[in-house]
Amino acid sequence: MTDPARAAVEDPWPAPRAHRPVEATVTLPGSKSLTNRALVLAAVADGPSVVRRALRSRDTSLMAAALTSLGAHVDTTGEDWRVTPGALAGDTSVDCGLAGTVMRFVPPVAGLSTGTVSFDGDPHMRKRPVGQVLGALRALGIDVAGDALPFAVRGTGSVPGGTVVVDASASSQFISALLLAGARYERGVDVRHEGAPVPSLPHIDMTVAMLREHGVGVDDTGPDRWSVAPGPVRAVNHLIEPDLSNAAPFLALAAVSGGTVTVRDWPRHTTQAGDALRDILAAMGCDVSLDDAGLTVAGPDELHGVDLDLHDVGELAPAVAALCALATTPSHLRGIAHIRGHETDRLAALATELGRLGADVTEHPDGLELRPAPLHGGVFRTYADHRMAHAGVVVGAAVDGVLVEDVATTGKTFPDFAGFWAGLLA
Ligand SMILES: O=C(O)C1=C[C@@H](OP(=O)(O)O)[C@@H](O)[C@H](O)C1
Ligand SMILES: C=C(OP(=O)(O)O)C(=O)O
Repeated sequence: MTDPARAAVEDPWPAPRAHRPVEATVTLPGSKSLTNRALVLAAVADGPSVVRRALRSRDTSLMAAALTSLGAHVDTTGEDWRVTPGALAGDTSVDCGLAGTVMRFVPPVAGLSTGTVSFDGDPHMRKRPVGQVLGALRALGIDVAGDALPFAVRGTGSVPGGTVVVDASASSQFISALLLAGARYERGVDVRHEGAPVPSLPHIDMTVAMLREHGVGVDDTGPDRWSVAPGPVRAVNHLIEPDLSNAAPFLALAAVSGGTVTVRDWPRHTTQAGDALRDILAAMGCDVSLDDAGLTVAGPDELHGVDLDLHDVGELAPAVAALCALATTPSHLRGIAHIRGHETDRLAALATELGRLGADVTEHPDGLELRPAPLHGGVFRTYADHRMAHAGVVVGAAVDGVLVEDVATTGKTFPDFAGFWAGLLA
């Protein structure tokens, strides 16, 4: 599927400079993680529902298309997406693009269908890990051919379910995937993790919280163990919060320009991992406040480096690394070996591309060290990774002559990111 959210922009894109402190209040598009969970739950629910203020981007369009091809109907014409569950028929194909949530969350739903569902995606998607999910689905009684993309799930209309052990040290999405459809399996699902610590735990908490909103019984009291009771998934309307992880470059703009940026509708309580930006930016010297206007970040005179374990919030690493490259003291970002399996090997990509612009970076197996160094212009390559583009534009706001390659790749989770960004710096 071509990318409808891919805006036509100059490539490489001259990242606009912030020549003065940026003062802005922004309304950001909805959360990818919340939208794609809401769509999956709506598709396996016991009646129609509405996903209000759904994110319209490549990842969510691919999810809507996948669920529609399985037999649910997702009407994406308005701002509020209407989902009507239907008989899950199978004998179809699913394009995962580069969306981890589509490649991991849809196969457990396909197991409930009555036909063969073939999965494939972008070239790099064939390298992203999914074997643990597919092995778990086999153990739960589903016929699955393959251990990586392309693979096929052959549904028989019902899934025995039961107990399964997975190693989710490469991605929290392995656990979320098994939980989201698990209530529809005959014996539910009881998932245990065995291996190095699971990354991105807030994302599993988000899955559990949303399942409970749908009336599903989930026991997550034991360490590394999650049990979903069999039963109906109640149809529930969701209102999607703004994507707090995608707020990172906008808040970073305040940090690097010494300006003030407010993100409207920042929730007081949220399951989104991106909420950690409040503490991260405060640790870097920003003034951070949350009130009825939203989350406001005021940049400091001098940005401090940080020593942070980002294991729970790895998706923030690219924007944070860009800030660290511009900081006046050294930084160490740790605990993020798993982001080598994201849209690209993000540790290698960040070390290479920040390094090409003059940053003093050391790549470690599980993180990055950055020391203060004068940066200069040049082409910042993005490897089809929306968050690499975010890192590039943040550096470009502070450094003359940064050209961001394929900035349109941001359409994965943000429609017309470049236009929106340029508007703030005009
Ligand atoms: O479940 C989700 O919505 C996500 C989980 C995380 O994945 P990993 O656990 O693979 O880091 C996160 O990085 C990704 O952007 C979204
Ligand atoms: C890791 C990410 O995406 P995905 O959902 O494709 O895993 C991300 O958005 O940072």
